[in-house]
Amino acid sequence: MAAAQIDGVETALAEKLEGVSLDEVKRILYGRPYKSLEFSAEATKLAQDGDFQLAGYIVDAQKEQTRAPRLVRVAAIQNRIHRPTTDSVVEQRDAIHQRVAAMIEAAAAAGANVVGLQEAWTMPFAFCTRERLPWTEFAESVYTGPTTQFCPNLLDEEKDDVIWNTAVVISHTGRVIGRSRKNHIPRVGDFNESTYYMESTLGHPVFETKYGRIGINICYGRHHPQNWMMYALNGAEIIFNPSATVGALSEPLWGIEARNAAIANHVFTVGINRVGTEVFPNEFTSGNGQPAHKDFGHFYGSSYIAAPDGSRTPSLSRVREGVLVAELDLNLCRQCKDAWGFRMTNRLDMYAQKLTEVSNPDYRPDIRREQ
Ligand SMILES: NC(=O)NCCC(=O)O
Repeated sequence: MAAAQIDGVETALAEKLEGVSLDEVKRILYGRPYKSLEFSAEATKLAQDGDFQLAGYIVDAQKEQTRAPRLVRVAAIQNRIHRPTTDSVVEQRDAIHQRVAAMIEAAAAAGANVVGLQEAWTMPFAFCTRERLPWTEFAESVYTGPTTQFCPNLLDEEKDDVIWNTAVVISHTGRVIGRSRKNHIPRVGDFNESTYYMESTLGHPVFETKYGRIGINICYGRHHPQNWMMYALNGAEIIFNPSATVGALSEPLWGIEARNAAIANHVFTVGINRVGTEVFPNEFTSGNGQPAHKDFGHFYGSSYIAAPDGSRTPSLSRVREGVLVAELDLNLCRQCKDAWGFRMTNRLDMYAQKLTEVSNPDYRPDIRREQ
């Protein structure tokens, strides 16, 4: 039987602490406190009727003399699957489309300008099974598939029948601006994704939108600091990290990696993880000597947004679906760049030369020993 899940760190802290102690613990863990966003009655009702969490924060910046604030409302949506994995592919996908449509509507009613969804959000995360069918049938064309007709981020089946893990960026005009693919494919635990799709050939594209420049670092790419860095060097101001990851593997890392990337690269980062436990029809093993099983473990949600000054929002729930909305002042990116200067001091030329040497298979690590 699956272990009981707590709702989250914030809920647990609020149950045990109060007053100044609670405020101080939150400040130490999350940085400066944010004001809450006031939601319209419509947004609140949509969340209540739909039984999903709606949380919102204001991440402001210092007022400047020559530049107006660049305010943008970003939403992160975490969802679970809505039909058993034994239902047909179309039934499963349609049920998620319907659910996420209601959540996007709530985000829009909360004033969101940009909405980000989780990795492979239209399907169960079936890559643990190593089975081809029916799971590969969830792959769709970026430009003509049923999900792009509906909205972004899916598996992308392209010419030559190569499958990629793709996020699609759709502008406020409703047109596809472009796509970004997963650069780093996991080979850890039950994440047998290399069985299903290939490493990106697109590099680190950044998308100029009406609401800021956006990059997408898909899931396992968050463990690679240079992946975040390349999106930032290409001009991203907000980097989304659509993910699917489980508690036993990565939960202690989750709050650190996207947040550190925000600090190191003077950008906002948006970590989005699916929620719930997904059970598959056939047993699979994890290659670790443990008994065969039918579920992947608990996807712990906990989506959050981190700011370049190191502060971050509280997480969404570990167990409920939710919409997180944050009003960001993008001027904070420039302010942190000016204050900390990581871009000025990062010595890229030195690392470029060294990385070229290290990427040679004959490279020998530069370790000095006592003679
Ligand atoms: N979806 C995915 O890449 N998961 C890998 C596990 C992790 O990075 O936490």
